Amino acid sequence: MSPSVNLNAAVPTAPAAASPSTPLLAVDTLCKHYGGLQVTRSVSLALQAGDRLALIGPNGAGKTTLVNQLSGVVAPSSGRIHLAGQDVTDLSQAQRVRRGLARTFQITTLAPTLTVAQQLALALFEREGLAGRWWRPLAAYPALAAEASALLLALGLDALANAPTARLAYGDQRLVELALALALRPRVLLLDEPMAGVPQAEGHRLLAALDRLPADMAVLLIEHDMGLVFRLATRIAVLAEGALLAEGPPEQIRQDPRVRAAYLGH
Ligand SMILES: Nc1ncnc2c1ncn2[C@@H]1O[C@H](COP(=O)(O)OP(=O)(O)OP(=O)(O)O)[C@@H](O)[C@H]1O
Repeated sequence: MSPSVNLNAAVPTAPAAASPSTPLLAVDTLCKHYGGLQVTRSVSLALQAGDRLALIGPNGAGKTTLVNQLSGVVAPSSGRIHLAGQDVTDLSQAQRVRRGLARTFQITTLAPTLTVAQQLALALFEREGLAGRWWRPLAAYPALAAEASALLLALGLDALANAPTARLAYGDQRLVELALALALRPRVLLLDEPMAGVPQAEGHRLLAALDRLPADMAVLLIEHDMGLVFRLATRIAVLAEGALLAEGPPEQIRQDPRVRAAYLGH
């Protein structure tokens, strides 16, 4: 990543909430069950601007299901979700994106034949409500073209702009996914295991980008890699069997005997 370009400048986030004390994301007693299986049990969380909250927990604890409810993939059974003070519980994924919530997925969701620049152009068109003009070159929109260039440069993807995504190393594909989410200018970014499956040798640009996400963005990160969790997180929330077992600063969570017993080990 070029030291002269930073993500704070390349990704201006959407305007902040009306009141600075209103959380950017507030989750209130969220519950989800599938028949008799309780997957989310009365989870409440709040994220402020600048928060880096890692959601950890054993396999099957309900992390992905929780994030799926936040992004609108899965409807909660009960409870409410607020984005910057607005109730979004009944809104679609696209409507939540327009209100400032973006996510990356655990599984690569890129179109393999499109180039990095084309994928980014589609995301920018979508954000600007220009999706019907996808056939026009991005160059027809100079401000968007400049934004795309700045984002690619800031992420260290500029040299790969014209490469089809299928030809990229896996770590770079995950970085493109992050670029697409950032192109939506989220206030709240949900990251589902961003480094999963990325070989160490391919991960440095992605890791640098995660370290340098815009300072005023609220980030919720699902991650199994405790090295990454303790590197990035300002707070950690631990899920066990669908319920919030503990939440707090990393050192407090590291010392929590219940967390050690449930997940971290010794
Ligand atoms: N659509 C569904 N129907 C029924 N059960 C489901 C459904 N989706 C998830 N579950 C169940 O909910 C539980 C939580 O799954 P989830 O994938 O959210 O856990 P997780 O913490 O993300 O796990 P991992 O760390 O392995 O990704 C599991 O028991 C899973 O089988």
